[in-house]
Amino acid sequence: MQSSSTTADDLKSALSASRRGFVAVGFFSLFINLLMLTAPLYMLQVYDRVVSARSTETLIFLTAIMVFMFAVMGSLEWIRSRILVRVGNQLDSYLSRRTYSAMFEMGVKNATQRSAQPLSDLNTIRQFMTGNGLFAFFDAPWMPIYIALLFVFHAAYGWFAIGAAIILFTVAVFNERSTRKQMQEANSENVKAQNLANSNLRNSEVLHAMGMLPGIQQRWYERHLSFLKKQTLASDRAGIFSNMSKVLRMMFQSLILGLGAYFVIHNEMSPGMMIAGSILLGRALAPVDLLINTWGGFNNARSSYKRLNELLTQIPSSLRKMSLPTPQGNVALETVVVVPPGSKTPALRGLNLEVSPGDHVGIIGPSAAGKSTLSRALLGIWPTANGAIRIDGADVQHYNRDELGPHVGYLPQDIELFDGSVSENIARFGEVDSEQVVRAAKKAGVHEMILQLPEGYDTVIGSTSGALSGGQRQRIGLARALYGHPKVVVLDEPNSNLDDQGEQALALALKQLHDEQVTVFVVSHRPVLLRNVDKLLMLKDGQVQMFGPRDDVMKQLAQQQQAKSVQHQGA
Ligand SMILES: Nc1ncnc2c1ncn2[C@@H]1O[C@H](COP(=O)(O)OP(=O)(O)OP(=O)(O)O)[C@@H](O)[C@H]1O
Repeated sequence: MQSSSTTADDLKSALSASRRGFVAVGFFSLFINLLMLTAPLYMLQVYDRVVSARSTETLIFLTAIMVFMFAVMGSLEWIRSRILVRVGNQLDSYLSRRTYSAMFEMGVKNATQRSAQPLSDLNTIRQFMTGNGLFAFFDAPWMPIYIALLFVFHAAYGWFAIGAAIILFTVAVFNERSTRKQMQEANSENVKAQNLANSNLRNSEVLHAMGMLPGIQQRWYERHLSFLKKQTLASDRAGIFSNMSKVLRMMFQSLILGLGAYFVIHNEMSPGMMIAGSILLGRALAPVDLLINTWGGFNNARSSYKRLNELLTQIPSSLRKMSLPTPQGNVALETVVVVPPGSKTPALRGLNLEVSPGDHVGIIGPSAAGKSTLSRALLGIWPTANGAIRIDGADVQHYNRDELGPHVGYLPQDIELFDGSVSENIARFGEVDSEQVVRAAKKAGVHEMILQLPEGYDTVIGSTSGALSGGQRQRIGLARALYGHPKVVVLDEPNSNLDDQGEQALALALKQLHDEQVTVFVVSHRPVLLRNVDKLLMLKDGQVQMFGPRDDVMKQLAQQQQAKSVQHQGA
């Protein structure tokens, strides 16, 4: 679990923590750019000294120096790339776990925002930072130095370079202006299309069974087409500018050569300077060219940065709370109002009740009464909009999740098992304590069934399907809920997939929990599970309709039923 402090600007802080790496890259860029002068200087010397003096020794000497310089430059470039890759890894180590937990929390808070996009956004940022595109930003500051050198050759050369740079910068600015919006829109359409495809994949069996694929595919395809259209538009425009910049750069290099030739004819410049000037101009303009060509990547990284920043700002990393003592299982609801994430209407409206340690509470009520909402709220999965849910007097939101986790058990309606072995799933992906795993499995009445699996407790199961039936998954989910020594257990329709035998096993598990003084909330309508509960809570429209000892509530329900049937007969 992360324990870093709460800052809205985690992304910025992580980038500034990588500052040292960037400074090192800048330092290496300095020498690399100095060494870039090797080629023009070599040409200058070869043309002006070697050729005119016809000296082979000088040629060999100069060539040896030149080869050495290029070897040094190659090594420096290699080191610079390695540093950048490490800066990227450092950024990843600062942010990947933070991003993972923020993405996770966002998924819990808002089911419509469940997506692994933040991780790919972090990847995009890291890749851009370690890619060639970034060198444009490091090499650009050298442009004035190259131009200054051209002024040394001839003032006209200098002015020509300034003119060429201004023209190329103008192209770069036009490129940015005309592609930015389209690229951002294309990027966001692509994210939407991918999220849609992912969510469809999760429900592939339903789609297949009812032949829903064409309709659903069409929906995805429309999104995809919209992305493609916007990307095509942006790429077309970017293509114009990147080609224009490439052609202009080559043309400027030839033009400056022509200009040099003119000065050579009029004895204002040496032939060496003419050639070296052309190369220098190429070097000076290269970063602008690179900038235009990598602008797409820069834009993607910028969109990813914006999205990730939004997520990290919305979900600040939580400060570690003070550790609270192990709960004993007293649960109190104080005027609890819960609004499901993404909804505006409360699903629980002012619930007040208290449950003593070891009490078993059966939760009943019609559909949409708020039973599952209460299950989620009891464990602090969904926050209360008003009031509080207290476990042993402390607001459930005030516990550190990793500290409360081992003391609670939860079996949701949609049983979610994860990729891993049966024992890892039961042990909640912590350290597998075989004794405890077997104990939980036996308690859930699933030990024998697990032994029948091909690899027993080591059988690998998948998150969505795999070697298990619905009932088996539910019973393993129950074993997971009972793993360790939970003090509060919430079971939301734990028998929905169970046969008679499974139900009996569950009833037995509940009896054991009763003996162990574990507080249990069980959502169910099945008499076999409600037979031994201490209290019954009847919910309707998000409110308590009845709450009290099981027999009293049952009696009231029977009376109501009787009154209704009398009314019916009278009508
Ligand atoms: N994820 C959600 N987003 C928005 N509203 C929700 C969400 N989950 C539940 N609700 C709303 O909250 C209310 C209570 O739903 P809940 O699932 O708690 O009922 P329930 O009693 O468990 O129903 P059932 O027996 O059918 O499972 C419903 O009106 C439902 O529309």
